[in-house]
Amino acid sequence: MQSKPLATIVAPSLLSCDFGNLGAEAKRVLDAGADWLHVDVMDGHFVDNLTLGPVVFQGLRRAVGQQVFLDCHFMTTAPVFWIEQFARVNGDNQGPAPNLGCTFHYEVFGEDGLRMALALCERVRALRARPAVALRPSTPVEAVLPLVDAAAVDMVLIMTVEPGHGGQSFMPECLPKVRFLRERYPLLDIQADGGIGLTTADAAAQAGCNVLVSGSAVFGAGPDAGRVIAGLREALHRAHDHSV
Ligand SMILES: O=C(CO)[C@@H](O)[C@H](O)COP(=O)(O)O
Repeated sequence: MQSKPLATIVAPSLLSCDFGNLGAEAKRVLDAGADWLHVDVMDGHFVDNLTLGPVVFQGLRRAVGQQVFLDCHFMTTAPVFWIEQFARVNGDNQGPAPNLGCTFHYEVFGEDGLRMALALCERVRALRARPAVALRPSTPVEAVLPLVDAAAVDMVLIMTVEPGHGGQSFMPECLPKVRFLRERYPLLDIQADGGIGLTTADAAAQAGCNVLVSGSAVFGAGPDAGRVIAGLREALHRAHDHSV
């Protein structure tokens, strides 16, 4: 017996927006129906790209206000350090639930990975944020099961492209990981990120994702962003409305 329905969430990735107008772009997709904003934090080491640090993130938070959930995906070799910095500038959240998501990559931790990941999740909760773990396409899904079983994370992000850049092609070969997780965890938030648009959303949603990140499909649609967001949400509803 399920105790709550699975949330269906569409999270535009700001990586594909016009960074010169970051606050306005963020507000534009929120007005167009986005549930969360996906913030790609890249350090030039874990991936060969560099995006924003705490200063720009603070500006984004001020632009959108404290109510909006900022789903930060830390593609960084030092997530412990950067998560502290981002949480520090996130501002005073008076709301009943966290307004900050902190997704780190399991791959950054070496031999003692599980212990370090558990400690980071505990710290994220102490910061009143929501911990999640991400996997590159080549990382086996089994790596994160102890974190889910321990309820250390609220979400698993299955990358459906190699992390680093927007506008890449969706990798359907990553979906067996989603199916495996959904069969095991009916109520876990499972996020897909990379190459998600109106032609690929059904595959990700049917495999079991209930959170879709989409960058170029949403921002590339210009004034039609709302139509794309609505289409992504419909794919989620088609897959999940009758499954819980
Ligand atoms: O994290 C990443 C890439 O590393 C993603 O968030 C992409 O930015 C999504 O962009 P599209 O693939 O949807 O264009």
